[in-house]
Amino acid sequence: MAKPVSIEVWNPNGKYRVVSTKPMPGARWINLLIEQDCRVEICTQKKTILSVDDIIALIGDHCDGVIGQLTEDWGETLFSALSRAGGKAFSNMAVGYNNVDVNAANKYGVAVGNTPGVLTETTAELAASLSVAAARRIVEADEFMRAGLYDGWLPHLFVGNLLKGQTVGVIGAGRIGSAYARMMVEGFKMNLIYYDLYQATRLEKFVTAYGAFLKANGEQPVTWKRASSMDEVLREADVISLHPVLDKTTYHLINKESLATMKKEAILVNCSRGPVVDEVALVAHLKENPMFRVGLDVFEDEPFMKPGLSDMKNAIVVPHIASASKWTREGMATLAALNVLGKIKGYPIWSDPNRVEPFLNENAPPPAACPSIVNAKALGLPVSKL
Ligand SMILES: NC(=O)c1ccc[n+]([C@@H]2O[C@H](COP(=O)([O-])OP(=O)(O)OC[C@H]3O[C@@H](n4cnc5c(N)ncnc54)[C@H](O)[C@@H]3O)[C@@H](O)[C@H]2O)c1
Ligand SMILES: O=C(O)[C@H](O)CO
Repeated sequence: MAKPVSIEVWNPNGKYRVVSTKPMPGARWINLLIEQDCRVEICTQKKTILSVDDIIALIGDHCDGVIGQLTEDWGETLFSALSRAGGKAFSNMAVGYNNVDVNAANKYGVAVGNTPGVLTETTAELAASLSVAAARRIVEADEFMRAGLYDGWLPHLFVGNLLKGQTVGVIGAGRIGSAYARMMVEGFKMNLIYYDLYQATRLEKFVTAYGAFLKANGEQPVTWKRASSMDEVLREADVISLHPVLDKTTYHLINKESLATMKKEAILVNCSRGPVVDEVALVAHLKENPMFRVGLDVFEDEPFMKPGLSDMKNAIVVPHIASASKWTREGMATLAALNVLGKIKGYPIWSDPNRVEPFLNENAPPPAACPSIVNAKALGLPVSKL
């Protein structure tokens, strides 16, 4: 068994034992736990991805709750270990929880938390950055400069695409997809086409109102369309950004066939989860279509890239940093800690997991509720009246 050796302990005499599998940004999350009589143990082992055995060792014989990471495999083995140790709560420090077997958690009566909302704008901003960087070939141009190759302005040097007036396509227009769509529509005056299982009413209203505003000011109005199929988005959009959850319905949503449907000079951005894209098919497509560009924050076999991807000039790759702003990461840590704390203290579940601001206000104590528990219904947990 690979036993984690290095642990930092806060408030050693606290009544409840809460384990965090990683150090997390900020101090508020630690203080909030300590103030409520928790002993906080943080694994500081220099190993990026902890194994199931590592985490079993961390849980030990007695543990009330765990704050974990999206790189960890939270299935039957860990939930049974946590339950044996008396644990009631687990929270991912992430909104996506495809690394968690929620059915296994239900079986052991463990509440599973996530951290929606606090990362919406930060993640959308990275998707927008990748879109612009790909359209204007910023990374290629930067490498060219650093290599000392620039010897004067040229009419053809790093010519890219103008976004204004083009169509942005969003697949998965939930919190992040809608925020990204608004940025691209408002910032670059792009038209919108989106595909989601549900209607994005607020997004549609926003684009309608912005289009009317532009028209009233003598500018070309922007438009929106809800596509009836994903293929419609792939055929029509110039820039396509992926923002669905990862589940059985979205695994390899983008594959050889769907790539072939896209425009030859399209831009594809992925800030959702790696397996939404068949990365082998993507590498082949990038090779055959040099004008097709991608911006990727996530990869099918993280931390690895499929062979050939890193050689492609038409690919921008960054290491899963879409939510990496200071405010957001500190907020994610706070929400994850409050999910675990809330369950330990027997608090009810916050009624609207999208409205997390009251938990993030540094100047006031957080509400006595768990901000976001994804299996609240299955466990029959009471909902807060606040
Ligand atoms: N790269 C990062 O660092 C990063 C950061 C935050 C979130 N994410 C990922 O982004 C995902 C979305 O986050 P969110 O907060 O916007 O979630 P959300 O639940 O608000 O949005 C997801 C949307 O996907 C839609 N959807 C589900 N299945 C679909 C399908 N088959 N086709 C089309 N749409 C479908 C849903 O209806 C929903 O509107 C997370 O689950 C996570 O995996 C990644
Ligand atoms: O799902 C998430 O929250 C991200 O992947 C990390 O912020």
